[in-house]
Amino acid sequence: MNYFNTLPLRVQLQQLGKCRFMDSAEFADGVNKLLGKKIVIVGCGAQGLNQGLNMRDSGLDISYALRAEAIAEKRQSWKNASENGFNVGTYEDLIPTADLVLNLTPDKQHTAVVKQVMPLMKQGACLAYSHGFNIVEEGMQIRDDLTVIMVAPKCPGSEVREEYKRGFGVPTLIAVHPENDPNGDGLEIAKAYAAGTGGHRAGVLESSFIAEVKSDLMGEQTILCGVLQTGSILCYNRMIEKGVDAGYASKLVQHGWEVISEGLKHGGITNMMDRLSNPAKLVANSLAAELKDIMGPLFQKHMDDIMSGEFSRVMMEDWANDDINLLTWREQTGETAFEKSTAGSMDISEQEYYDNGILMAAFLKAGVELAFETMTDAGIIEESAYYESLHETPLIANLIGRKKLYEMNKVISDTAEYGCYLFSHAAVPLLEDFMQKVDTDVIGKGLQLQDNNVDNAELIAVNQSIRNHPIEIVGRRLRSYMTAMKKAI
Ligand SMILES: NC(=O)C1=CN([C@@H]2O[C@H](COP(=O)(O)OP(=O)(O)OC[C@H]3O[C@@H](n4cnc5c(N)ncnc54)[C@H](OP(=O)(O)O)[C@@H]3O)[C@@H](O)[C@H]2O)C=CC1
Ligand SMILES: CC[C@](O)(C(C)=O)C(=O)O
Ligand SMILES: [Mg+2]
Ligand SMILES: [Mg+2]
Repeated sequence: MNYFNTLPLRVQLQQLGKCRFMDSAEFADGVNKLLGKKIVIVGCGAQGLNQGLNMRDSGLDISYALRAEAIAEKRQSWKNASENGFNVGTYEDLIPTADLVLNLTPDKQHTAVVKQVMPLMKQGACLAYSHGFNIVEEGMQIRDDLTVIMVAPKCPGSEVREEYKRGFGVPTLIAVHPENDPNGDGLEIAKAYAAGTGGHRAGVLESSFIAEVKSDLMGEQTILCGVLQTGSILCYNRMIEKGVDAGYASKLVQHGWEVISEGLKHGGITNMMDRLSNPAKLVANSLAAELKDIMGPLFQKHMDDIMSGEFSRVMMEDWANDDINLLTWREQTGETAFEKSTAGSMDISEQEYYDNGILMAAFLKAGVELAFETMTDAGIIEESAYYESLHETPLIANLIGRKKLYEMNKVISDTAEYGCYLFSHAAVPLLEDFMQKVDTDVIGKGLQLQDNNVDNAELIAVNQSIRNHPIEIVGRRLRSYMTAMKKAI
């Protein structure tokens, strides 16, 4: 049963709005609360392996409980754990002595995994998630004596590790399930767990299972994965129709997202748009406005379906139907012209990605702003909406840079992959007429103007509207905290 839908509106609103940016002083105890405790991670995939590596490097005692078949068949999860020198065992071997069990298996498996793990857990232990779908959307009931917490990195697993190795971390949401905090120390455990992953160095939001689930689903379906997939397919196809060299088009799209969104990472939408020439900025701004008009209702539909539980109901139907939609969409994505293309060996300078990728900058601006606006309209707090849109976009773009859409969809969770396909299957046809009007001046070849003259008044008005968008205001503040914390290390 959908837990969120069982709550009175008053509690729904209070939980959705729960979001407090924690002070770094609150992490002064680091991992102490978990030192000497037995931590067992169930599953050794994208999050499981990388969180475990970080936590072990932070001095914690980590082992992996895998299903017996995975051990017997020496599956990838077994290789991940044992080749990295971790102790690996079955649930029966490891769960009964665990103080903290991290359930880092795919969301689809959570009910089955928790039903197997829970009876083995010792009295008073703690169960942790990195995404609250099982609790919020499936209403999983956890034994009364167990504490239930969430530590959700706002980032793919691979980057959780990379940032830690750089001496930093990734922004993280932590929460305690209000139904399961029997000893009143859930928050202390979650803080120590977040410190173990390095998340406290980048910024931690004390939030709720509900706010995490509703915002995470929205971010991944729309800007983070859905818009990047949609934009990749459309931009590549249009360049081919317009006679742009296929190798160039492939490279521009594959690497353009990460290069252009690097501008977002450093200085938000303002900086990304400032990297364009003045005439290109005005063009990108008006393309973004058109994209927002066209895609706005689709963003709202995704948010509404996530809030009502319709999205999770339909996805769970697919789970029960052997993932037929997920697998069909995955195969179709592999067959798209962009995915089958090969990037050319030509050099494309950083500036050229901006100059010839004006439409990609417009997709990023439209997608980030729409995701932020739609989430905050639905009651998600601005800080959380910022992490789920602008902050995480460059991290996902890096995955496309590595191995196109395949890599992105492999590294993200199955839940995110399903939502990404759902969005892009609706968005690609929706943007068909818009794409017919765009030419190589905005994607592929650049404006190629003789001079960069613009009207001052128009430029000032556009600059002001970009800089004063609420995501830019909260973004400037959050990025300043991150810089401050980085220096403190
Ligand atoms: N992917 C990401 O970057 C992010 C994920 N999350 C959340 O983290 C959690 C883990 O996701 P993710 O890391 O993507 O998961 P993965 O798909 O990478 O997890 C694979 C692991 O789960 C195990 N597993 C699969 N099915 C079962 C099962 N039925 N019983 C027991 N173990 C099973 C696999 O073992 P085996 O070898 O036995 O198949 C493998 O070890 C999810 O809640 C997700 O929403 C949160 C933020 C980002
Ligand atoms: C963006 C997708 C994600 O939510 C994530 C990497 O944060 C996921 O579920 O994989
Ligand atoms: Mg996420
Ligand atoms: Mg997710």
